[in-house]
Amino acid sequence: MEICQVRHLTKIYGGKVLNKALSDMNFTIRKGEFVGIMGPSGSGKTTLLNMISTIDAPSSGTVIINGKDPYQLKRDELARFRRRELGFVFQDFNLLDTLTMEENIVLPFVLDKKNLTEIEKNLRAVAEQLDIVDILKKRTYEVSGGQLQRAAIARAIIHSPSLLLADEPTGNLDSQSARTVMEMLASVNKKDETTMMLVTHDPIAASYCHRVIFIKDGKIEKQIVRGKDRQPFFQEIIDMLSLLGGNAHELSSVRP
Ligand SMILES: Nc1ncnc2c1ncn2[C@@H]1O[C@H](COP(=O)(O)OP(=O)(O)OP(=O)(O)O)[C@@H](O)[C@H]1O
Repeated sequence: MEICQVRHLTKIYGGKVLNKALSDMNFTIRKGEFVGIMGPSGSGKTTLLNMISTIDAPSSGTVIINGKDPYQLKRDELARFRRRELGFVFQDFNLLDTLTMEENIVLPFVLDKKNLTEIEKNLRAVAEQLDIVDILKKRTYEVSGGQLQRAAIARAIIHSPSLLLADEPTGNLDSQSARTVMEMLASVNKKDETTMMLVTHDPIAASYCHRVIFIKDGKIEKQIVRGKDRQPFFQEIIDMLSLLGGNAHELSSVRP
């Protein structure tokens, strides 16, 4: 089953000079897949993420998520679609400082007017899954970056979205916390069959994906698929980044 279909996706930004940030892009993400998007700075990763996360409309082409074209929906339908079908994980966590971890996590559910028993049941399940039961009553300034990101993942999956979108989720973390966060994402993907798309510059994070799509100048340059082991996949990613004009030499001391 296809969860995300990108068809002939093109984005041209206006201004004095027209800028074609995405050019006739096509790919599909199937249910339960964990797909990484990589590419040099300015290649169109954020633009692509914005189209799929329904933040910015394409100039032409379509994005179909779970069988629906979000850009055909009315405003209130789109807000509901975003809340129900999508989950978001960001580099800077996007948790509210005035709320506790558990209040942050259940917020999308409360907005969707779910009943209290269902909220509590789901909260318990995701908190155990992400190993954050002990910090649920704490606020953002009382916990570590890794714990904040695990709470953000809990918030992103509590409503079982069709597609989880992660934008540089390890960007603000030390290497050990980054690894833990990626292991948690991979385990959520495996256990719940949550379909995931990860945009990242981090080759270690990308090595947890099943498949990585490399983009350059708004077009797909290549896709690589992981075999059984992560180590050779990590090496393939590094090689591909260096071919694309990435910064492999800076990463030569990095080990997955
Ligand atoms: N709002 C905008 N208006 C005009 N041009 C834009 C806008 N947003 C992005 N661009 C241009 O579109 C192209 C793709 O940008 P985008 O931000 O999608 O790249 P990226 O791969 O996410 O880069 P980075 O890795 O540095 O975040 C770039 O040439 C950029 O300058």
